[in-house]
Amino acid sequence: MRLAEVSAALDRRLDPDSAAPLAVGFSGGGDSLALLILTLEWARRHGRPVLSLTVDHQLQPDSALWTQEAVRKAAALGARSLALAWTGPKPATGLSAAARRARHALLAEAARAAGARVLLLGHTADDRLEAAAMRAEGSTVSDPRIWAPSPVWPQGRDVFLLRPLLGQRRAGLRAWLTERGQTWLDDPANEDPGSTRARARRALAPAAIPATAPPEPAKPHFEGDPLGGLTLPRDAAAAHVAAACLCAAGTERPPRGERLQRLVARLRSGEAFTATLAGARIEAEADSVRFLRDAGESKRGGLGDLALAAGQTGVWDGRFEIVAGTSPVTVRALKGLAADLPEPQRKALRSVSPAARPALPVLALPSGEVTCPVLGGPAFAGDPDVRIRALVLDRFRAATGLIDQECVT
Ligand SMILES: Nc1ncnc2c1ncn2[C@@H]1O[C@H](COP(=O)(O)OP(=O)(O)OP(=O)(O)O)[C@@H](O)[C@H]1O
Repeated sequence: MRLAEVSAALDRRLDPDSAAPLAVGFSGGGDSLALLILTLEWARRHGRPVLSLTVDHQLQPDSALWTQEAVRKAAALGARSLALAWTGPKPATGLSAAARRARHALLAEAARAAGARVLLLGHTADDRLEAAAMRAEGSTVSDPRIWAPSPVWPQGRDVFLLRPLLGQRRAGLRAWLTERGQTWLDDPANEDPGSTRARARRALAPAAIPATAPPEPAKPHFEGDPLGGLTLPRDAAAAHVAAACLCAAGTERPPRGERLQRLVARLRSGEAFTATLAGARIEAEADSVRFLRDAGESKRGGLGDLALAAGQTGVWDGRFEIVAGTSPVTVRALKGLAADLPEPQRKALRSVSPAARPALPVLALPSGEVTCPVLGGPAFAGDPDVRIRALVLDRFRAATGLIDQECVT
């Protein structure tokens, strides 16, 4: 195993001076055991706590036992150790994708709740090779990246995934563990001869050299506004156009494939137009293109109300995080409520483009008082402790690689 490479990845991405815990996704398997041990060693050198998280997908009769064993092992190694369970209904089709999403959501939620900004995962060079082999068979699995924002939203807000073992071969990690007298569990799903993953795994030549890491994407040019809009140049890279649609719409799935290519081609053509895609409204002007929430989504069930109890935190429409104050608060779309706003906000609203207005967030107290704090002006007279944070801009920065380490200095 090339230990120096792993340490270099941890040094490059993690903040040695932070006091926040480092979260590790620990399945109990060999890859994530090696990851947990290496993370604990790095964290000890820098006086940082480690939180080990194990998800019980509740798909196998013995899963509770494996989870207990993993939790015990992580605690014995010196980590704070938690078990998380996927208790929701299990779909009849697409089970592995649903399990993956549930796992990412549980891990990100627990990491964030503990104050961790980074969640380490034990993907190896073999995972990259397997993903490449599966893509060659027609699968759409993506290439795991060394550093990426959590793929789940809004649970994954402010959480980044770090995969420092991507350059290591699985066999080397296991030999290293064996030398240290370590034992581990292996997920039987990986051995299921029928699964595409297992076929890809078996087909890997033992001596295959891991492909080099994908190049970092070029940095985007952009402007954001406090209302949740993003403006890019018309010749922005397709990946940045997709990220702008995703973040402005507050959804979890960016536009891809042909629909994205069509939008990019229209932008390159220089034509002035307005379009909607994947929950975003796109306004293309002479030199720039603006991305905002498509207010028409309310007709399709989007932009629904969010009711929060006193002190509760929630995310409305994937774009705004709200922390209720001393009383309950309901968050809803501005559509139809403009006349109820305080006078300074009604005035500020006049300079907002009419298409952007209906999808702005309005906070309502049980007393009937309403406010749209992103327009500035007064906080609630009845509850000054309520807080709102626009997520769009930070999410776009994270999605386009502008935040590439734990703390940006
Ligand atoms: N049950 C689990 N609990 C906690 N962490 C897990 C669990 N399963 C996987 N992980 C984490 O994810 C890493 C990758 O695991 P695995 O290869 O099984 O997932 P995957 O389905 O390929 O992941 P992804 O689809 O996210 O790329 C593990 O090394 C570990 O860090």
